[in-house]
Amino acid sequence: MAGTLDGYPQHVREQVARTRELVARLHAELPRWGLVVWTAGNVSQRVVVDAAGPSGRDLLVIKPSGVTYDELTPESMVVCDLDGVLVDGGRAPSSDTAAHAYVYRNMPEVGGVVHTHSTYATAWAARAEPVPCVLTMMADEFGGDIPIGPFALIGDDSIGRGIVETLRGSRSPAVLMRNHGPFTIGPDAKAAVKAAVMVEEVARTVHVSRQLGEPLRIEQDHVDSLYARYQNVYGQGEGAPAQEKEHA
Ligand SMILES: O=C(CO)[C@@H](O)[C@H](O)COP(=O)(O)O
Repeated sequence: MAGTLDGYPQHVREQVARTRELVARLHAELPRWGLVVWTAGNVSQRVVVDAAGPSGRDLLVIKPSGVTYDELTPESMVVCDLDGVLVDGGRAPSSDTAAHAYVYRNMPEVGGVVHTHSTYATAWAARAEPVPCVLTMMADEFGGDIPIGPFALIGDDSIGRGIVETLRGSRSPAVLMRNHGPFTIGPDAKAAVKAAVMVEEVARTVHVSRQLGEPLRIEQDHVDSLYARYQNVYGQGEGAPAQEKEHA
């Protein structure tokens, strides 16, 4: 199985090379954070082509299917079009490529997608119960409950449709696909990896809390306020206090 980027201009091929490096590196984060066993999870990132390629459509970079994380290199990453068809790379793409591609086709704001089977998040998915927003970290990151998506078979558009139906219009960057596991999205692959780390962390904490009794929900106006602060002020971004001082 081999494809080619020959019809794409130099700047797109350079962008693909950088994305291959990034996506290979981010795959190593999945075992590092304890989110996967064996080969059971994948990361992709969109490559914006802006009509520069033969099809005029964006591409995505994802791992090859069934290859262990310590074997993954930038060169082994595969490039697909947004129908999930292989464009460049010598191996079969991840079995979740169609799901990732569907998300990119239907959510133009999404630049990264991650899937894992991390234990606690997947345990909630197996029970088809949304993780209730009972932690400030959840309000910050997810802006509310972490929703459940429908049951869907692997390999075609079904998972992608379920992700898009559930996350379109939601503040959550994570969906727990019923009986399967978490899929996360972000403006880029790093943000989607972060959401995958966070969803496992809060799924674990809320599960532990449940062993002690019923956790208390955070009131909606507090959820809104926490979400607004974290998304706009937290860290070193635009709204961070140090930067406000600089502009004063
Ligand atoms: O959910 C599944 C299969 O149940 C997949 O996510 C695999 O666990 C990883 O597949 P590849 O990315 O290696 O094809």
